[in-house]
Amino acid sequence: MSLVLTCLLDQGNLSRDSLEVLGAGKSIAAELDAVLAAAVIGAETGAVCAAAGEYGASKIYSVQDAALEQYYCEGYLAALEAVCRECEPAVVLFVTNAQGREMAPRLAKRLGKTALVDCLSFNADKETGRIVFTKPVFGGKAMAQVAMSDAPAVVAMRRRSIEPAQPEQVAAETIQVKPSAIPPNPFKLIERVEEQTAGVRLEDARVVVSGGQGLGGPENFALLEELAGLLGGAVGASRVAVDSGWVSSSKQVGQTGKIVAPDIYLAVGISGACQHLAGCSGSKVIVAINTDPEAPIFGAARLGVVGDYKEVLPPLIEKVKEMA
Ligand SMILES: Cc1cc2nc3c(=O)[nH]c(=O)nc-3n(C[C@H](O)[C@H](O)[C@H](O)COP(=O)(O)OP(=O)(O)OC[C@H]3O[C@@H](n4cnc5c(N)ncnc54)[C@H](O)[C@@H]3O)c2cc1C
Repeated sequence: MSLVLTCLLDQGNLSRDSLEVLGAGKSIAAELDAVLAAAVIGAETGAVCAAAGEYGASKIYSVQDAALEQYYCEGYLAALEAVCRECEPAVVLFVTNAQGREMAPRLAKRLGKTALVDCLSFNADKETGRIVFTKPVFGGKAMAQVAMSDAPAVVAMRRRSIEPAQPEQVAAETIQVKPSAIPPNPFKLIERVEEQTAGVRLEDARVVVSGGQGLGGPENFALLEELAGLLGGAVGASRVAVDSGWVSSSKQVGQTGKIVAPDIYLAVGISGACQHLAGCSGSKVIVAINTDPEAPIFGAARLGVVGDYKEVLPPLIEKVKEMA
């Protein structure tokens, strides 16, 4: 029976990213009648192995070594390569976070395969065993559908584009894998600094309210903050708004900013340049407010209002308050 290997790179607790990898792996394994497996790497893997079993992984490949206490690419790659050679998976899954971006192509190269990163969805065909992945290309202007003919398909799914796995305890078997050599960690972790954000993080938000040059100034982001707060969401921005010094660069969405995939992405006074769409085209629904009916953002939006945001947002905020 074929095997779908999810790569869980956490120490201690399963992160939301790992739950999404497991969620994707579970759907693919169900479609293909395959075994859902997990690779767990660290100095002490017991807790993550147990958690993987509680979320549906029935085969857990653990690589435990003191050198692997902190993530570093070369060491984790050696561990994952050993797991792949041991279990010969049909699919290896990551999430497109910093580690997934770093590891997926390198792992594929070591296995003599190709990696596919930033996929938004997939379609598995039980009959043929073929999985077709959908991913944005040309800066989000088009979607490509790609089927990998060679096993394993090494794939990274875009963060927040996949529903996280729900708890489902299965009888899990844990297999200890010993790589022939793990290169030493050349890095020393001196300090870990968590980004301080009031409210929901942009990357985690189910609703993102983003503003662009059309807002006309930093003071007008207050309306976006208010709406985002009411909806339990976060505020994002175009690069022009960031470059103008209106908001911090941590809010930038796009090719050179953050990639988000919320349920609702509200683009206010944003033209919809391909570099901006590259960061939000994975959103489930894009809503645009723009005075220019020809603005490219309307080509990407499911819902659009042609109008001045100063007239559109206040009544929208009042309506949301009424419904709260
Ligand atoms: C290499 C490279 C990387 C880049 N990376 C990024 C990136 O990561 N993210 C990013 O965003 N951009 C990026 N850009 C810049 C990108 O090309 C655009 O210049 C930028 O996205 C435009 O920002 P904007 O939509 O806010 O401004 P504009 O294009 O100026 O659009 C403003 C919009 O506001 C509308 N408007 C005006 N007044 C109102 C009003 N009162 N009410 C409603 N609407 C109004 C206008 O009709 C217009 O459509 C990059 C560019 C390059 C070359």
